[in-house]
Amino acid sequence: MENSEGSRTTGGLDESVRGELAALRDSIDNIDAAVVHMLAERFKCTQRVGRLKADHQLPPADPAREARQIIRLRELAESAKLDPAFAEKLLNFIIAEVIRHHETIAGERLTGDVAGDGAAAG
Ligand SMILES: C=C(O[C@@H]1C=C(C(=O)O)C=C[C@H]1O)C(=O)O
Repeated sequence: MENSEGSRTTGGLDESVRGELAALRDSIDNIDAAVVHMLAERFKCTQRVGRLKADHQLPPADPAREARQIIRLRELAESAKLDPAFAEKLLNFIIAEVIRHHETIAGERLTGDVAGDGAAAG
């Protein structure tokens, strides 16, 4: 089918618009995959930090380190034209989850109960 300007349409959408939308969504899917992989690597590192802290009786959270990270990330966001408030919220969201993991690891050290490590309880 053709619209009034002679462009091909499918389901009321120009083929060119449909094509551009599909290409943009392909890129979005690739970016989302990269974000998932990067987060998985970050959590691998933070789990190791959590075990190190538990082994050496260090507290799960380090507010001074977090404050430095927020300053740095806000600057990076600004230069990348990303909303710094959004970058800060995202970092705080991730860090809160990391601290929860660290608290769990520290608790496991105290009780000797290692949840989710695949070890059989006995
Ligand atoms: C990973 C750490 O533990 C916590 C989590 C942080 C993070 O996810 O970046 C930063 C500081 C800590 O509150 C750390 O101390 O480096």
